[in-house]
This record gives sequence, C-alpha cells and structure tokens, in this order.
Amino acid sequence: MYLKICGLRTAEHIEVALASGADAIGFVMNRTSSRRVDVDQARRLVAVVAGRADTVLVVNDMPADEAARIAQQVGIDVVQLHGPRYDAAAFADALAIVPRVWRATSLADDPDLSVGAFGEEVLLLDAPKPGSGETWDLSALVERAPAGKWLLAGGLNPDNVAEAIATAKPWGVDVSSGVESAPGEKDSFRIAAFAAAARDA
Ligand SMILES: O=C(O)c1ccccc1NCC(=O)[C@H](O)[C@H](O)COP(=O)(O)O
Repeated sequence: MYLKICGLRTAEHIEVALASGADAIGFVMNRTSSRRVDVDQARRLVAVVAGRADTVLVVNDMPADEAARIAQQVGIDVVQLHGPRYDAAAFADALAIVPRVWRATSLADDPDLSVGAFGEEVLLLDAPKPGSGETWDLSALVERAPAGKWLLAGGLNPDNVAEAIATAKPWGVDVSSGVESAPGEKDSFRIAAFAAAARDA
C-alpha cells in the first residue's frame, strides 16, 4: 500500500512520516492553504527528505508549466495537478518539463478514471474539495475503481482508512487533514497511527 502524507512543512514531521513508512511526501503550493510552502521552504524540505521518499508538489491555482519549473528548480520528483482546471494541454506543458506528473480529481469533476488519460503516472481520486478533510461516498468506486496506480484521498484518518481500503481497494492512500491536530499542524502520533492502520489494512 503506497502511502502519501501531504501538506508537510517541518523537518520533524517529515522524519516521522519517513520513519512511519511514507512512500511520498506532499508539499502544497496553494495561495490560501494552511499548509502552503514557498519555493525556498520547499527547497529546504526536499533536502530533508534526501531521496528517502518521492517528493510531490501539489498545486491547483498555478499554471502547470510554472509548477513544473518550480519542481525542476528545487528537485521535487512529482507535480500533482489538482482539479479540473488542468486539461490535456496543461499536462503536456508539465510533462515537457518534468517526467513525473500525477492527476488529482474527483468523481464529480471527471468521470474518466483511466490512469494515464493525460499521461499521468498516478491518478489521485479525492473528495470534491481538496485538503478539506471531507469524506465522500466510496461506494461508487466499488464497480468503477481504476486499474493501475491510483491513490485514494479525501477525509481519510487513522480510524477510517482500513475500511476505506477494504471498500475501494486502491493502490495507495493519501492523507492530510486526518493526521493534523489543527489546520496545517501535523500531529506525529496521528501520522504514525495512520501509517500503521493503512499498512495493516
Ligand atoms: O491540502 C491542501 O491544503 C490542498 C489545497 C489545495 C489543493 C490541494 C490540496 N491538497 C491536495 C492533497 O493531495 C490532499 O492530501 C488531499 O486533498 C486529501 O486531503 P485531506 O482530505 O485533508 O486528507
């Protein structure tokens, strides 16, 4: 079970996530997010990860090519284009700069659940409002879960992730709010508990 912990902003919580078995560390560059980091912060945090996991730049209000250039500049492995504003041309713009792009969407926004539809390496299926901690009805996935590398996200937490995995049978999971003690404030114990619950699912 591939595990992404998203919205990290401190070396302390990156180390906890890595020690807990995280395969990916997400950094958010969204103007209004409580988890946002700037380019200099991202550069420093990438150095903390030091190749021990995939690093992911998460954007939804920035042009795809700008996000790709930032990722290339600071050494982030993956660009996660989040939401319906990113069409096939946007993915092509990003892929012309970096080799690894992920597509994040919701069932409401995009009925095309085929991994790779826009050249993405991984498809992330999320609640309609990203980073909100809101859960969504996974029953629609029981018959329509995609084949290949896809991440389940949206309102996951240490208490519900095992059931979510059993229901949707994803390739991996992604979490942000569910491992926080307050908006933007990651909680080491919840990170470890989430990772253990996902691993044991
Ligand atoms: O996390 C954010 O603040 C955010 C803001 C704007 C666009 C995307 C954002 N996060 C994307 C992610 O990959 C989150 O991990 C995912 O939406 C799950 O979030 P949560 O429901 O809080 O676990």
